[in-house]
Amino acid sequence: MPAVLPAHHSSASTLVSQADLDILSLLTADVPPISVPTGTAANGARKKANLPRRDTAIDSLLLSAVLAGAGSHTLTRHHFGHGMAPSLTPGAYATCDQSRPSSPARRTQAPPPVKSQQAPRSVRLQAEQAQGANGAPATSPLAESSKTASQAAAATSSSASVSPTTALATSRERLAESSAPTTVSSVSVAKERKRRMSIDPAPISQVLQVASPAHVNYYHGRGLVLNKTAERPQVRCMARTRVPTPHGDIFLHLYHNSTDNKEHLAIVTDPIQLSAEARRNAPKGRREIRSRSLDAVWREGETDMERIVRGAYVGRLHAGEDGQPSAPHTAATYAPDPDAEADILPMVRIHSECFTGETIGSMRCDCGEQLDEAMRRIAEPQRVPTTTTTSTGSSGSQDAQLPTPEASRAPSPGARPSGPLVPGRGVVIYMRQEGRGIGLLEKIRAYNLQDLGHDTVTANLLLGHGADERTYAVSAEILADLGLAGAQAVETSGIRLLTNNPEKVEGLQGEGVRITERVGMVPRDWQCRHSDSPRGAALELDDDEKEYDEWRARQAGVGLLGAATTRGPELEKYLRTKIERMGHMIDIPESE
Ligand SMILES: Nc1nc2c(ncn2[C@@H]2O[C@H](COP(=O)(O)OP(=O)(O)OP(=O)(O)O)[C@@H](O)[C@H]2O)c(=O)[nH]1
Repeated sequence: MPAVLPAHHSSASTLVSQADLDILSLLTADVPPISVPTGTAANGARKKANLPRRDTAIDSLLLSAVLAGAGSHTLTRHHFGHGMAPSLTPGAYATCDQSRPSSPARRTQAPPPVKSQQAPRSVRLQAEQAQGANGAPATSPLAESSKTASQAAAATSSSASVSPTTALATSRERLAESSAPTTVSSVSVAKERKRRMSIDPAPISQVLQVASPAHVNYYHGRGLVLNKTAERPQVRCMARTRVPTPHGDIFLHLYHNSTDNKEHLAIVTDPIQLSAEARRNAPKGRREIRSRSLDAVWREGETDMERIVRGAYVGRLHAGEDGQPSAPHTAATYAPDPDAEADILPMVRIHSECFTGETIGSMRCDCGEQLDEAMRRIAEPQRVPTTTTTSTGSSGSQDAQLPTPEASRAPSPGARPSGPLVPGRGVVIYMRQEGRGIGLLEKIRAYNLQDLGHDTVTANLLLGHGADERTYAVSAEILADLGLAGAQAVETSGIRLLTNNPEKVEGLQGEGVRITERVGMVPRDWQCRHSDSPRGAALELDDDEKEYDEWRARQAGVGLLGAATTRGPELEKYLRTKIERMGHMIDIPESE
């Protein structure tokens, strides 16, 4: 087969080395003649001979081929994420990397290269064969499981009367049997497991399901449409919960609304709700960012358990000693404190959903990074400005103090923050306005137009959409529900909006949100290159600097793929439950 090279690639001969050609010929060589299959199964099917896979001899070469692309854009950070390039950036994306590369300024020597702990494949194959010959048991339960599964498959394939479905079921049963820790039969273990998982305190579950049925959208669900004709959209926080993140614990709020049938989210960073220490460190009189609609009484006679399950509690939940949940039941207060000390204003970002950027790490946009950066900036401790009005208790006409649209295009001059350092607070409103409101399907089609050379705006227009179809009424109502905007705002001094987009500023102002300051967002990659930045003074970063910057970005959790390793006690518990309650086939590490 001829090698496929672009016709215009005139310098191909100078770029392709002998090693590349060797790999190419291995990949394209005819498959060596196959020896005649050794027999037929009882059902008449030809038994597959125990032939080596065509790629077994070259898998290391394939890896080399991937690695040979280092420096070109064909090697992405995701290859590092999968441990495919440990030798290029030692430890950089290795999944167990907890070490912090020293800052280039302090670095004295490069860390040692990461070495594989695994024996070469040929050695492992020999060992496996020897083990098989001795009849010795496989060492890992997984290996044992796969062996038994293949034995089961072999047994079923030799029986002409067994249907494929039965064969699969039998193989699964044997698989389960092989991984059962005791001698109890696999079937009874499976039944016992199922029975245990279905144990649920019936009275509580019945009450909760009636009180807030999860399958019904509050405004759009069956028979529950409320006031759809109202001019302003209505929003209601349906549930809230604490989530640990790389930037500290946040409270995730899920909203229903009367305008669209989407579940928008509010990611609230408010450390005073989580610990007494954070409350002590915060200025006196700081009020919690809480949802009014969630905290309201939803029905006469609602129970503590109902409120706890939907998240309408104050403080932090802990498991009680008797296994029952407990939470402080002090009522949430929204009243302004006349003695409130000067404080920072809540920082807010209105973020639009981007599946590609946030979930699969697309590098067509910086949406994943922006979401992460917004959460980081909101959570980081900040200094209280000393020369602007920051009292949370101040009052006055909102309209009189709205910045003009022109002013909103530039970062507010504000005051140089020189006051005390206080815990950050704020919210990311995560709007399900994928593709700037055109939806994922249309965004994917727009990408194809972009590949033809059109920019993002023209691609939208060619598809018959506006450049940006987002609206901000629902976001404004969510901010109002959280006490950060609207007539009932406790934060009458306004919010600081994290955005570079003037339409967002104007859109929110048009909905009555008071924006006192616009805080710009510089892409992380550009932060390094910015001439004001000490690190960016030299536009060309050397390798050490690049490695250090990449490490910093990963620690911050850039995007999701290729980001820092997820760890923590809650993850441990999650994994354990999968193993212990759901039969996941993975060993808990010995150190545990
Ligand atoms: N139509 C379209 N949408 C895109 C494209 N790339 C990203 N998006 C969407 O653009 C939106 C990103 O918006 P935001 O994160 O709110 O950012 P922004 O409007 O650029 O403004 P900032 O607040 O300054 O970040 C998300 O909904 C993405 O899905 C694209 O190429 N085409």
